[in-house]
Amino acid sequence: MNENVVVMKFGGNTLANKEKILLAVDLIKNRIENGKKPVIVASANGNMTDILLDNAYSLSENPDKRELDMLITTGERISVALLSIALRARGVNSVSLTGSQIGLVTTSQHSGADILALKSDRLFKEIASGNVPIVAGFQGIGENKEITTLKRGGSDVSAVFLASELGGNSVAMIKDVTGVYDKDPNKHEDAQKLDLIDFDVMYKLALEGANILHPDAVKLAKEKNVKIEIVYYKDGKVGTVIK
Ligand SMILES: Nc1ncnc2c1ncn2[C@@H]1O[C@H](COP(=O)(O)OP(=O)(O)O)[C@@H](O)[C@H]1O
Ligand SMILES: N[C@@H](CC(=O)OP(=O)(O)O)C(=O)O
Repeated sequence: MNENVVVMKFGGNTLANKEKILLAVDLIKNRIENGKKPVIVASANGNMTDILLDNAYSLSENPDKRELDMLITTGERISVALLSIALRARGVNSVSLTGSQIGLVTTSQHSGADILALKSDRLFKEIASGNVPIVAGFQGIGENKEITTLKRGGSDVSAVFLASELGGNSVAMIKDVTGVYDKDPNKHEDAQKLDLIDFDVMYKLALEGANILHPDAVKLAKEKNVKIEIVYYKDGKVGTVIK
């Protein structure tokens, strides 16, 4: 446990092109300059996961689940490698890592696995040696040593789990919206931003379709008492705190 560790999760919409990756670099550098030790969880760029799934279903009506997980975990792998390349070019020591490399052990179920444990000290070693770990969200390694994925949108769950294991007890969810609103602000002009909400209210909103956070991530955050901050990707401002 390290109080200075801060888990920052970048969603797919916040890493979708070069400009957005460079904004992510700025937010990460800013945390380091403030004495924090960021641990990054990244999702696949834009709708990459859907594109990969479409490719698979164009070849088979019923693709093998193991092969599907092998395929769709590559989306996150691209994101973490590109982000780490961008960081290293700007003077930040970073290392991209897959779910299996950090020992994120899950149930053996493909496409919908549950996280069981973080069974390796790789992340702690990287942090101690001064590297910013850039971890592929949404994926792990099953108890049977096969690559697994969580439910769709599961990078939020990866991030909350890592925050509870690594310390700091808070997670910054970097999003393409300025906070949680009472309804989707991209669909309703009169949506009102909520500055502070409790886990139960957020869980209900998420279940009702507010896809800004995965309901399982909110549930896990409540169980582990991990505070969630919704941070706008352009300016790094905290728009909503969930605790
Ligand atoms: N109540 C809400 N408050 C804020 N955003 C919402 C809400 N309901 C739906 N959204 C949508 O959630 C999106 C962010 O979630 P998502 O794209 O899944 O994030 P990420 O890819 O970062 O995990 C926003 O672009 C917004 O349109
Ligand atoms: N890329 C995965 C996992 C994920 O969590 O994505 P996002 O953080 O963009 O919701 C998906 O599309 O399901």
